[in-house]
Amino acid sequence: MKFSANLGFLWADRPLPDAIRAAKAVGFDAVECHWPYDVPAEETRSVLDETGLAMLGLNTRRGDVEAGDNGLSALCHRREEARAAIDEALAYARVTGSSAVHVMAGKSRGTASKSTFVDNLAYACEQAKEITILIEPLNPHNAPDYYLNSTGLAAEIIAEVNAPNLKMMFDCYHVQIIEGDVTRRLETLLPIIGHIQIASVPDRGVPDHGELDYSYVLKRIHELGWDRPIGVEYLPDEGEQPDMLWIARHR
Ligand SMILES: O=C(O)C(=O)[C@@H](O)CO
Ligand SMILES: [Mg+2]
Repeated sequence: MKFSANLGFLWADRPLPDAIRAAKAVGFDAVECHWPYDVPAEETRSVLDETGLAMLGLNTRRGDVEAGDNGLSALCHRREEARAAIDEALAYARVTGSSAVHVMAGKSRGTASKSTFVDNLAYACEQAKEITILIEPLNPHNAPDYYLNSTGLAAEIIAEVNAPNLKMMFDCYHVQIIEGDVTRRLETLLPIIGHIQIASVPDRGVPDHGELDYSYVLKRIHELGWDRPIGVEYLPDEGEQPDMLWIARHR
């Protein structure tokens, strides 16, 4: 199996270019990030070229995080901001050669709607047919009130938008907390999954302990024919290096 370092969590204390180099130094096959916008896209691109690593994904901005925003694209009265965030993310992805953009929905709080999310996703898909647009169900402990809160809703939205480049980010950590039945859901949703991420449950640590047995889950993913890198998106203890022995055992 191949693995992608999620630099939103791994080496998150370093500037993005250094984090990319660190991921290369320990042997990751690719990288992905959350919000890279502090670093000019050209600079990120040149470190990706230097290391030979591909950037698999980045997120749209969340809006006013201090005011509680966690994404914009499902929010009825934030259409312009949502589209500006999508445009910005797509532009960054184009310069860096990133294959996917995760469009963040935002919180419900009575102001989110499926039709708004569908419209904004259709817009994103149309703007960049060469880029995969991802939507990710998030669990209510880490993302309270997040609009996209189940794989069922994500599947409905993907069907409604009906664009070949709209897919689900299947984060095993979130799915286990939200609804469980992880391997069966992977099997049935596989045609609409664009990226898979992992972390232990419930502590979001190294994926070698907790409720989910990743030796089994990764074996099933492999048997299903998945050959793209799996996103390693866990929160390391301070100063902790990723457990590359664990990764080597699952290659
Ligand atoms: O929280 C996660 O899980 C993610 O993958 C992020 O992209 C959302 O912030
Ligand atoms: Mg995730």
